[in-house]
Amino acid sequence: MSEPVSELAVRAEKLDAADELRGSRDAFVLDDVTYLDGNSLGALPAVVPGRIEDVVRRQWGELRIRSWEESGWWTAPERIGDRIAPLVGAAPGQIVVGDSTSVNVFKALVGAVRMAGEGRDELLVDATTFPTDGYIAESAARMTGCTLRPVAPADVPGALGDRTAAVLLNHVDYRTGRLHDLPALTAAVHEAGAVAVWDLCHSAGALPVGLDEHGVDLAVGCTYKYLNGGPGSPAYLYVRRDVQDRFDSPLPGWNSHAEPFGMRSEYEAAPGALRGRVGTPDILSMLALEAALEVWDGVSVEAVRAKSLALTDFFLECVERYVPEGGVECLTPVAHGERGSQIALRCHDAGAVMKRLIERGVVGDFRAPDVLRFGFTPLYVGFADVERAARVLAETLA
Ligand SMILES: Cc1ncc(COP(=O)(O)O)c(C=O)c1O
Ligand SMILES: Nc1c(O)cccc1C(=O)C[C@H](N)C(=O)O
Repeated sequence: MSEPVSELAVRAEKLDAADELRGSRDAFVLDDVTYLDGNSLGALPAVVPGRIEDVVRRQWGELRIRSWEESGWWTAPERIGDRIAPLVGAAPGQIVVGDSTSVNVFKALVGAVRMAGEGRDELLVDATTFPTDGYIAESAARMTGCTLRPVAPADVPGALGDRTAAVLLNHVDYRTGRLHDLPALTAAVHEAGAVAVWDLCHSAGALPVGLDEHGVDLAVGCTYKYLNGGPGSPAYLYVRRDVQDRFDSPLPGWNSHAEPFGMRSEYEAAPGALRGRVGTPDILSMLALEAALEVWDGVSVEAVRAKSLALTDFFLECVERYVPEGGVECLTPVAHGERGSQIALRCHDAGAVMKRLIERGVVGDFRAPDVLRFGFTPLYVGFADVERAARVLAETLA
């Protein structure tokens, strides 16, 4: 603790005053807690409770069955998909919202193997992946007769071959916060003639993704982290326009039928991204998400990314100045091009340390065995939060 506390606190105040996104915080329900866990569950946007009240009391309570049409319930998955699209660099008509990320990983992976065609019987999966993706990849491989190979993202180019059907990668590592090189890895996958599937859970809403620009084939992501959709809010599936005709969903429910109300016994897939739908959408969660996405009106992902990097840079600086040497080890890359919107610090007895931090009003989370995670959601986290978090961390470790 070589510097006086106030110097960084004064800088934080100046940075907050100059922050063009500072007004966005008012769009959320927040208290005095320093909330650095938006990479697990985003905070509540203030517009949501009123909207849900209307959906329940008027749309459901009064309009009842008419709401499927009159309140736009039936088309909500594609409408909300189009609202998410610009946040991940996609043109309209390529994203449907629904189901969990886990279920969409399944649809995307089996769909990818079916798309890859004859003679390709190997599936590569990010060896450092969030567990659910790995479990589902293992099952998808078994079901499609593929061999599953876990590979670290950086080693993917060397592992690709003419038998590779598809590759499942995470854009940002959930544990370390490392940002993987989506453009280069997607290009390498395509060079090998395989299908690229990305999990955007930890990047969508935190940084530009550029799905269309980089030619990603299929992508999935959750909406309860940086998109603030609420606990268990529905996930989404992106199917690039020019592969949509070849997307053969392993879960062809009636909602993805070309003529759902024709009640035909033969399945015929709907055109476009709609074929990613399955069954009746979870309307209450879905419309909570739709309301939550209004906080993005007039906000650019580029501005969010710039603030995210400034927040994480400042956090690293505060930690370095406040925490005695050797107290923590940073697992997140320092290079901007390799950093998502979280900082992961390894330390002794991390579970107990995070418990004490939470008791003192600094909420991050603990990931076994020894990682403290701090997520920075630029729409509602400010520089004073960052300074406070690092200061309380230092006091907690002392
Ligand atoms: C990268 C990643 N994929 C998938 C999931 C989980 O998906 P689901 O919403 O199906 O639980 C998470 C977090 O829960 C995640 O971090
Ligand atoms: N989805 C979660 C849940 O239902 C309960 C607790 C945490 C979560 C998470 O989202 C965890 C998160 N994906 C992670 O990166 O660890």
